[in-house]
Amino acid sequence: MKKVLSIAGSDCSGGAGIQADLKTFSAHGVFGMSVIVSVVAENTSRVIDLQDIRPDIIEKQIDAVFEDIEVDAVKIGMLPQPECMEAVAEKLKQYAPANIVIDPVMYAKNGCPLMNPDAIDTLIKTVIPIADLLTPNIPEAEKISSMEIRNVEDMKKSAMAIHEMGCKNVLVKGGHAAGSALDILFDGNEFYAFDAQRIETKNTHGTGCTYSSAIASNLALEFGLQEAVRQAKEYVTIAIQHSLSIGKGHGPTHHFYELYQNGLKKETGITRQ
Ligand SMILES: Nc1ncnc2c1ncn2[C@@H]1O[C@H](COP(=O)(O)OP(=O)(O)OP(=O)(O)O)[C@@H](O)[C@H]1O
Ligand SMILES: Cc1ncc(COP(=O)(O)O)c(N)n1
Repeated sequence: MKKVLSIAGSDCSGGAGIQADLKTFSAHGVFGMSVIVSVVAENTSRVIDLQDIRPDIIEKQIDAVFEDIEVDAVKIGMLPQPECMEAVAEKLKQYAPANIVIDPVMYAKNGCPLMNPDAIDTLIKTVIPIADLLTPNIPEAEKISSMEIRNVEDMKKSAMAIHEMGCKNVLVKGGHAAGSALDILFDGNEFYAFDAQRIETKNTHGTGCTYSSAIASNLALEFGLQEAVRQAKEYVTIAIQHSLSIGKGHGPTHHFYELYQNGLKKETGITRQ
């Protein structure tokens, strides 16, 4: 079984963060592991508070995984503070795993900050250069590349500027744009578009976490980058299409829709959503 590690924050309401990552890994048939960098008291409507994990404990969690287990891909999500970013980047340089996918999480869906805005320089200098793939949404790409994104041409310009910062590939996600849900991948040479019809729903809590974890799973399963993104886009679109009206705010996506349709339902006879 391929083994994939998530380094991210914990979302106690289960739709985003480590919880979304582990569900996504499981839906892809890879073995999921987690290094928690922050415990976030959040739900579908708001972030109440958070407690960051001490950098030395983050380092020891990473040591615990890598000294024992071969890791086929790493997904990195929320990194709240510069110290946390430095700890993660140093350890990943030490262990040098393949397939590092980084979702540079800055805000929760409801607008609450999950990254200290003063940490942007450390993100750029320390974290971005270790990424095989960076997956910013439009507001994140704007902050990182210090430019406004108004159209697809701007998404491409921003992707090029971010690529210059040292990551191997950049996927600028269009979830926050108007029109279709168009994402642009830049590999340093070519642009590739991944498009899907926009689904009218407010239940998009954890879409970014789910997408980046699906890409990391597909890379661990040895798909090439474009195919890994193509399949992940399909997966996240189906997860949003069948998203769950759980909670009072932005509900979660359905990580197991296809599995429940094709697998569990047949074996157990239980009809699920
Ligand atoms: N309403 C929607 N319909 C279809 N696809 C969507 C929708 N919203 C987002 N997506 C897609 O979901 C994936 C995640 O993108 P998004 O821009 O939402 O990430 P994110 O902003 O990091 O997530 P979040 O806003 O939850 O932090 C992308 O492929 C995006 O195009
Ligand atoms: C712990 C944690 N990590 C990340 C996100 C952002 O979620 P997303 O961008 O996928 O909606 C979140 N709300 N909570």
